[in-house]
Amino acid sequence: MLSLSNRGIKTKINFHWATEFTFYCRKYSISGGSSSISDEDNKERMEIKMKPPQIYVERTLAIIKPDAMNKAAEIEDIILRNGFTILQKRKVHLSPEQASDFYVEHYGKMFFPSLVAYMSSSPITVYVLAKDKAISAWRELIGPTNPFKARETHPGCLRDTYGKDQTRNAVHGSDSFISAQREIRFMFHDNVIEPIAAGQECKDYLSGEVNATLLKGLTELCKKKPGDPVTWLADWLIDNNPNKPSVKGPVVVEED
Ligand SMILES: Nc1ncnc2c1ncn2[C@@H]1O[C@H](COP(=O)(O)OP(=O)(O)OP(=O)(O)O)[C@@H](O)[C@H]1O
Repeated sequence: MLSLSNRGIKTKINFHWATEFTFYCRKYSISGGSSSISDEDNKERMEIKMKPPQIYVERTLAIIKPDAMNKAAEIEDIILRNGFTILQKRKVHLSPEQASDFYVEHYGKMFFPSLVAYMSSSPITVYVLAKDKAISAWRELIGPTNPFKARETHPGCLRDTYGKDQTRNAVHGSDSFISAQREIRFMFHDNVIEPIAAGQECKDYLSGEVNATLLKGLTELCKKKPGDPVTWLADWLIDNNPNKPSVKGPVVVEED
């Protein structure tokens, strides 16, 4: 009798830019018996399941509220230093109706009228920010709703630094993926989220045309660790572009 026991070993290799691929390898120990291992066993033994690589980009809506507009440049600097990309930016002055619609989930609460009055009192700046796990990362950076509480529990967060009170708390951040979608559409009517964030067509295009080359480039980048990784990778991609013409050398222009 031949008995196989298996132990699942999961090795995760994380690449920069939130690109990851996961190998599941199975390790077998063979005990007793002398019969030969069947093809089926062999196949199972050699099995390597590989998840296709994925690139995650999450977006969130950020607002610099009226009380912090005089610190907008400073806050924008903090946004960038924390690794967010600013995809879109607008300065808007909400009407009371627009402010009510934006905060409709709080309709009926005691603070609703003062919130609406405050948010429509003067211009605000709205941003679409992108980053891996952008929604939670931005919420973490802004801190709790109440700046006084923020001061105690999250010292140094944006609401601690720039907030004045529970209503005038300097900044806003979407609290979930659904809210982010709604709020981005609310502030940027031309924003198309689906094909970029989650469209199957986009995933197929990336896995068919881009990922294999990009992953090879990232692997080389990790080996070489150049001082300017972005320029190095750009040059590598140009040199290793599978679509580049095979005819090299200067272009000959035929004269009439
Ligand atoms: N108890 C309160 N008193 C006064 N204003 C409040 C109170 N609670 C919330 N607010 C105001 O309403 C906004 C929305 O409240 P919410 O509970 O959604 O907090 P939040 O998600 O931390 O803030 P935001 O939605 O602005 O990011 C707060 O940012 C604040 O300006």
